[in-house]
This record gives sequence, structure tokens and C-alpha cells, in this order.
Amino acid sequence: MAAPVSRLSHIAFHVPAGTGLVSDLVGKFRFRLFAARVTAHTRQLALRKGAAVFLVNERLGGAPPAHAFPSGPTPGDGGFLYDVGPSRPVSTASNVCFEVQDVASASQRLQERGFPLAIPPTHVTDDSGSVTYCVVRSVVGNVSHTLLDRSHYQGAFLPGFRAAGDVPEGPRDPAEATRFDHITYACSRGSTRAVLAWYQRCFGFQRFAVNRQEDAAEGYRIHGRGVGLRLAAMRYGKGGETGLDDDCKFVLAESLPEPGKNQVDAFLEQHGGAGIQHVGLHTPDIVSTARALAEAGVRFVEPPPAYYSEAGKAEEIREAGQDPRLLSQHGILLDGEMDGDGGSGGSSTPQRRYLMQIFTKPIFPEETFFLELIERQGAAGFGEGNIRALWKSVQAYLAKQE
Ligand SMILES: O=C(O)C(=O)Cc1ccc(O)cc1
Repeated sequence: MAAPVSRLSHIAFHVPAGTGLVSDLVGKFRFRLFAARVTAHTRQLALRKGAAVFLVNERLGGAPPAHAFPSGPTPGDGGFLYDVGPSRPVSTASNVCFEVQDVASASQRLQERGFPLAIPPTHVTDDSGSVTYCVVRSVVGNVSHTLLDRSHYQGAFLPGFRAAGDVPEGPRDPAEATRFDHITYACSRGSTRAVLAWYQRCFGFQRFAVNRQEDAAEGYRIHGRGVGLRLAAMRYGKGGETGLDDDCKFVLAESLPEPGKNQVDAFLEQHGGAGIQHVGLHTPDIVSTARALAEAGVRFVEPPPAYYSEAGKAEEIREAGQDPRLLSQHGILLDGEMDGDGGSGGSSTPQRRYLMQIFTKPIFPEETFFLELIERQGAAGFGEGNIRALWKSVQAYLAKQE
């Protein structure tokens, strides 16, 4: 049996000190710092926006290299707590941490199935209680998964962290992004099957159809007219038939051989291998959120100039009850979903289901990790038209960079 996970706890970055990630998350993306752990060589800062939590692991000057902790860090040794150290110097989002009910039995199951642990079950305690965790390395690039049980912990975040930040969480702005919607991996060509199998065997993840035309084994191919992408998705929760649950989904993206530069290959090259390419933040009101973030200095990818004037696009937007001018002002993309797409069981009465997305520019100096805002109106999948538009914008941008 796999080691099922209960819920997503947080996503962790590894960055050198001074990258500006924390100040960008606070100042531009409106995350709130709520817990911190600082040692001589590392700083670990936890930031929250609604239910979305990022942990930023910073290597301070003179930090010992990762191989100084061959068996994983232990509290107080200057290493990162709750994670393995980074293997490469590039800034990266590399750990997706899940809560599990029983770390000991989860780690035993993983080992029995042949998945060695990077950090064996470890117990950490402070005045507010205790947490047990272990870390397993994913089959995807530099990604690892911390599994933790915090049912015996009452503190702000995790043992070893002190509460930080002086602004208490006030009444929440309803337009704010509130949780992680999905995590997308940039995968190397031909690896989709193996990645799906690994997550199914390891954590019991289930396949989730991105599109009704997709191939059960190979995923959904979006190709032609300069786009070449294979997508497959999986989810870990019970989810229900519609996939419209609160669980964060996982999307695997690999490029298909098509001429020209593309987003996935640029990621693999500049990141030094597969990994987390982007994280989608759910918002109930994408127009307000995009406006607020743009005013705070977030830079979004601009859709191709022809996007809003393509045949039927303005009509599709109006039929969805949205204003094409407003969406184009902010660069928001809208895609309708057909019955049967996005894992839906299908219904006899056709319904107008759609989703709206907007993608930030990469947040590090490299063409690697970016964030996305997504508002779902009944649509559980990912809009093919939106993906094509994003792909083309980035392709044009990458071509200009050369
Ligand atoms: O639409 C989304 O959010 C996806 O996750 C699909 C996707 C995957 C990879 C890309 O380079 C672009 C889009």
C-alpha cells in the first residue's frame, strides 16, 4: 500500500541570501511573514496568504555546503530543519511538504516499496509541542517531499520556529488568493509515465484528466502552430467526481519536439534539470487580485496582441459574464471547458464552465519559477487556449532575449 498524504502543508524554496524573494512575497504578493528560524548559516522564513504557506530557506554567507550534512540536518547544527539542503546554487522551489497521520508507518511503507528516505523519521520538540517528520526524494529533478505529523503541536508553525511579523492577520480581503490550486512540474522529455507511476505507488495519487481527449497513459498533447506540450495531472485527495475540491493538483508538463524556444526547455536548462516550474494560487476574484498585485509591482506575462480579437474570443468572454475590455486591461486569459474535461463525470445539461488565468514573469533572474493566479468558475481542468496563449507570449519573449 502507498503512504497516503492528508493535506498539503507548505511549499519550500531554497535561495541564496539577498535574492529579494521574501521582500517580493511580502511587498508584491501580499504574503505575511508569520514564523522564523535563524541559525549562523541559514534563515528559514514562513509566509502565509490564507491557506497558502511558503517556507523560504535562505543560505546565509559562508553556509556550509549541502554535502556537509550527508545524513540530513539535525536541529541546531546550522542546517535546514524539515528539509534536505539544496544540491545546486540556483534559486528553486524544491520541497512540497505534506501532513500525514503517522510518519513512522508512512516511512516504513515507503522503504518497503523501495523508496529510500533522505531523512529518516525525526522528532523535533519545543515549548509548544512536538512534530515528527521524514523526507523522501521525488523522482522529479531536485524535488523532495517532507512528510510531517503536527497533530501534537500548538505553535505558530513548527518546532524550532518562533512567531514572527508584527501584523496580525486581519479580516481577509475576499479578493485575495487563498490557497494553492496546483503545482506544475517541468519534466524532462519522455518522463511523464514514470512520474505518474512514482506518485501513484509512493503516495497513492490518482490520475486526473486534463482533457477528455487525453491518452490515459501519455497525457494530453497540445501541439501545432508553434506549441508543443504534453500535460498530465494527478491529485491526492478524495476529490469527488468533479475534481472541484480544495486539494492542490499536480500537473506534469514536458515539451514535445517543436521548433523554437519554449518555456519548459528554458526551465530545464536554466534550473539545471526538472523541478517545480510554477504554482497556481486560487483566487475568487482574479480581476481584483491581478489589479492589486500589479499595483504592488508584480509583472505579468502579456498575452499575444491578437488574443482578445481572435474569432469568437470577446463573445466567449461576454457569454461567461465577463468584460473583454477589463480582462484585456489586466492581461487575464479566459477559457471555457467542455463537459468531460477536467475530470468531470459529465452531465446531461451543458453548463457554462470556465476558468481565468494570469501568469507572472519568472520571479528569479533565471527563466525558471513563476506564479499564476487562477479563478475557477466550475472548470476543474486547465484551459488549452490559455496555455497556447501563454506559450506563444513566452516564446516571443525568449526569442527576443537571444
Ligand atoms: O495552465 C496551467 O496552469 C498549467 O499548469 C499548464 C501549463 C504547464 C506548463 C506550461 O509551460 C504552461 C502551462
